[in-house]
Amino acid sequence: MQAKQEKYTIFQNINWYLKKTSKKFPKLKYGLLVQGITSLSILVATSGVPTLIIWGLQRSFNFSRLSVMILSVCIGLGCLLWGQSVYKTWLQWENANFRLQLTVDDGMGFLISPFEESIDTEIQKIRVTSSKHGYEDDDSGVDVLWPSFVSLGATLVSVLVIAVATVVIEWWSPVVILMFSLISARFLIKFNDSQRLLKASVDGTNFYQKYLYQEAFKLESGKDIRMYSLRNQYQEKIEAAFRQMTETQRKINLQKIKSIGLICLLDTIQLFFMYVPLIIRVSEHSMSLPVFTFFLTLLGTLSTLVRRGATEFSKLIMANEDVTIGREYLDYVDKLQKKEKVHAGAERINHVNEIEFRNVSYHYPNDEKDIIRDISFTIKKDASVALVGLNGAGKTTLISLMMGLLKPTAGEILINGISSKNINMHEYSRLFSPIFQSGATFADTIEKNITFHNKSKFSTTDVLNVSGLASDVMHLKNGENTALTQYIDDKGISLSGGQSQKLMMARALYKDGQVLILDEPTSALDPLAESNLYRQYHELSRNKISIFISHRLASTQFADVVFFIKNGRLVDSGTHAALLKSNEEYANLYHVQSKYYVEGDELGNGE
Ligand SMILES: Nc1ncnc2c1ncn2[C@@H]1O[C@H](COP(=O)(O)OP(=O)(O)OP(=O)(O)O)[C@@H](O)[C@H]1O
Repeated sequence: MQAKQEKYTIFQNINWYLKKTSKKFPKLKYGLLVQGITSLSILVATSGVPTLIIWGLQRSFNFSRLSVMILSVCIGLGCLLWGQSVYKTWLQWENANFRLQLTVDDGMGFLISPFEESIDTEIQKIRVTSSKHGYEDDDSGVDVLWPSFVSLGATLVSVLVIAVATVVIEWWSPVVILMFSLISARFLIKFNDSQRLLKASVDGTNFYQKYLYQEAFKLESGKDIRMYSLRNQYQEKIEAAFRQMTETQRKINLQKIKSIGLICLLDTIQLFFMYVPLIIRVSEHSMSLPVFTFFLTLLGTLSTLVRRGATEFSKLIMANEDVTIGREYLDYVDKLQKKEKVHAGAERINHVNEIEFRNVSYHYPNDEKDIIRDISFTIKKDASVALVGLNGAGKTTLISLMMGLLKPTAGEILINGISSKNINMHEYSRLFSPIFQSGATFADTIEKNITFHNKSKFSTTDVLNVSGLASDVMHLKNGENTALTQYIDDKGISLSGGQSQKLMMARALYKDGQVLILDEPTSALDPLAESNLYRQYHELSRNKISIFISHRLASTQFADVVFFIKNGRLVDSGTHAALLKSNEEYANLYHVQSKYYVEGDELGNGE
């Protein structure tokens, strides 16, 4: 992702907006034209009516004819105003739909971005900040950009027309209005800058607040929060964030009040300088009453329009800043989508004959320390590998690299001799059937949690049988169609830890990937289920490469080869029996663990 945020001009952002809306919301582009025409028509009608009345009265016009004329103009004006309001409402509605579309794109960005980015806090912060400024709220960013551009454009056209018309009659007053408006606009821009800084100062708090609500309040955290008395701490954190937000809002409001006061003062001075010369001219009879009325109406309108223009301009500048921040993540999503299309044509692999790690190193984003260090190995077809090492040695990281969830920061991973960089990522992930340490259950039926609507050579009954979940599912009233979790379906069920692990296994078996990856698959299984898994292991991994992580070293005897990982390095490899003989550290680990079973047995025998 780009390190430094791009600065976009208003026209660049408007261009981006029109391009983005051109497919799904094409009519939005007519906004400027429609509003320009209606504003001008309304302007002509509103300034025409009072003049028409004075003019008619002075000429002793036939009363009924004059009434009909004025009534017609008023009805026309009413229709125009109604049409303009309807159009404005429609514009806002379409624009809001577009804004919501961007939030969908944002979500899509999360789904298509590499896994690494979902654990990269820097990118997640950018995502939250982008959405907050650019497209999440209904009074900033994209919600304001186009409507205020349209409104400003229409206002400027009207201002120009009135300015020309009034300057012809008398130059002083319109020049006074324009001059004061420029001062107001300059002031508003400065005010916007400080508002923007104030808003940006709570970006970090906003991110933290999001974390508190989304992550810390997950169902899984509920038990710890209660059992470890975290309530007060959380309450303090939430209140501190809330205090900072309200304090900033207070400062923003205070600034607004001050700025409104200053603008009112400028308006008062402007009115004085604008009207006094006119009144003097009328009293000296150098200006006729209809011209005075016409001129006064126009000046009033000009003053209102210029003030509106200045407000729209300041809104536009703010919206432009916000959209620029919003685009930081949205542009990135666009790049991801383009990359996906390009990658669709990359190399495809149907059978995995060999997986090679060539001098692979890896460090996590935002952490320079290498977790995997210069690892090289080759795994051939049908091989079964056990990964062994202490907590934090790097086993899960290693298999995440193998599955393409993480990308090596140095070195290369090759499948059948082809660099993983050149393989279509979608196809690549189809090669692997992982059973994660804590896999996700989705709010859907048991069947969908296994199949995900995909086809397989196995049936769900097959895989439920092999994974050992079949008898539990059989006892449910709706069997495989029972919903998991109560998020969506009140009648949904929750699985125990071991049942979840069996479900993950059923899911992996159904997918029938070429490489079976088991990350501590027996940690939550009861002894019977664990023994069942070991019994079936050869059957499960037949014709596949299988990688097995387990802290129960006795299980490594099922593997053709054991990789012993220490501090991110592959320090030794061989069969379980060979390592027991040749590697003292490995042998120690095995004996420390097996000792308890032996001692326990002896204790049991002695009793
Ligand atoms: N998202 C992350 N960001 C930064 N560091 C991480 C991240 N995930 C893991 N690590 C670090 O990487 C190291 C290796 O973690 P990994 O999960 O690969 O170890 P492991 O061998 O599977 O451990 P265990 O046996 O406990 O499951 C740990 O020191 C951990 O702190």
